[in-house]
Amino acid sequence: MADGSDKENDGESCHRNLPPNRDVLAPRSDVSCRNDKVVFVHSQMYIDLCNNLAKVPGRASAVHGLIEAYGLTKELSLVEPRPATVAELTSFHSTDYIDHLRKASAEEDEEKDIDVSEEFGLCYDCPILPGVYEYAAMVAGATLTAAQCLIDGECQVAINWHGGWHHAKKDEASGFCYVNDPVLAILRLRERFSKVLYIDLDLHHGDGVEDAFCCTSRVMTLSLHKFDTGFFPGTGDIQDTGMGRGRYYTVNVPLRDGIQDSQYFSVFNKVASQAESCYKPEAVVLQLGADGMSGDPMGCFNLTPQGVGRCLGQVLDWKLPTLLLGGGGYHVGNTARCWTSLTAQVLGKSLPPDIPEHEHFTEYGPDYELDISPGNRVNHNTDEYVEEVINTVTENLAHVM
Ligand SMILES: O=C(CCc1ccccc1NC(=O)c1cccc(C(F)(F)F)c1)NO
Ligand SMILES: [Zn+2]
Repeated sequence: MADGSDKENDGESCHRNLPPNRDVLAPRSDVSCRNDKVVFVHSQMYIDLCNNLAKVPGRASAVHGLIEAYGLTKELSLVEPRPATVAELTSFHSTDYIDHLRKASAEEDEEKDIDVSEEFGLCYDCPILPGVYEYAAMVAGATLTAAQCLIDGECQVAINWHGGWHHAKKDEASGFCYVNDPVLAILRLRERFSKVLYIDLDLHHGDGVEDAFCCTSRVMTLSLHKFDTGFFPGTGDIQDTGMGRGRYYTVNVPLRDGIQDSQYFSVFNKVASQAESCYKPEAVVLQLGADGMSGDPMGCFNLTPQGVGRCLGQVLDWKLPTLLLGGGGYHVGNTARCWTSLTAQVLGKSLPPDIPEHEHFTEYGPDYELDISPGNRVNHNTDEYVEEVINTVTENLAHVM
């Protein structure tokens, strides 16, 4: 959990300097978008940065390459990202951590020594690689650029597939996440919207985002994830429902290996519709990490883009300002398949089943098809288990007015 809120703060957030709540501004209806543009944050420099530093080298250009090969970029409103400023980064992260990240990142260039200081979580899973600060600042800036377009009513949906780094803590890198761009976006959205719903569909629990907002009712976090002994990050059990003013505004849906589209959507549909109807958010941030896809080297869930697409469709039907972010996803081709399918869905476009010829075509062998066939891993989510999870979440959400 971020450090205790400052005295005059009414416990609304666990952050320093969260701007005052501006409910007095016009009600959310006036933020209805001026047109149905879909903002897509993109630049070649951004792709190059993400390609070299993300934990899956080359994934960024494969994702963009497939979206472009299907002709979707000309339907999108491309917006160039700019790096987040230190002030923006420290709206959540500690100054010490950001200073350390900046210095260590630069140092690495000159001294070529490997910085294994455990301090700030900068070691094994989150090594200090040359340029890591510039990468993290650009990813955060891209997500903030998308959030700003929603605030300005430029669009109703804004997309940054190279964001979604949900594990980073206020003063600690974690799970290869250096800066928590979803948290920064939610803080920015909170300057305009009084209630923000964060939904995390990555295979892993969105612990960094949950921690940041666990004691405020102004942000509800809903995470569906694998929860099992020894599985990273180890948090996100069903009884973790938030604290203080935030009690019941943290929703965790712990799942077991092998879940497939129909059961996953059935859980999502019930929990998300209850969350939306009792919380009545004014904006949504949706993290769509693709490491739950069948065929991912994580090898846990049996999802396909169709299953996650039904969850996305339910969120889009709420017609709220919605920010879409990426996250995990370690099978490059399947991650590109997933996020391309979801981008087309947002645009209302259907795509031909065969992967178009393009630079990364070979990633899609041997079938060269857009669809991912559901795996046949044993499903450990019995109907009884799922029913019990839904009932517990329903009881908890009954406390949310
Ligand atoms: O995906 C994550 C983080 C996964 C993670 C947590 C803690 C330490 C390392 C990682 N990253 C991986 O496990 C990882 C990174 C790159 C590629 C792979 C692969 F083996 F699945 F391909 C796995 N969060 O949504
Ligand atoms: Zn993940």
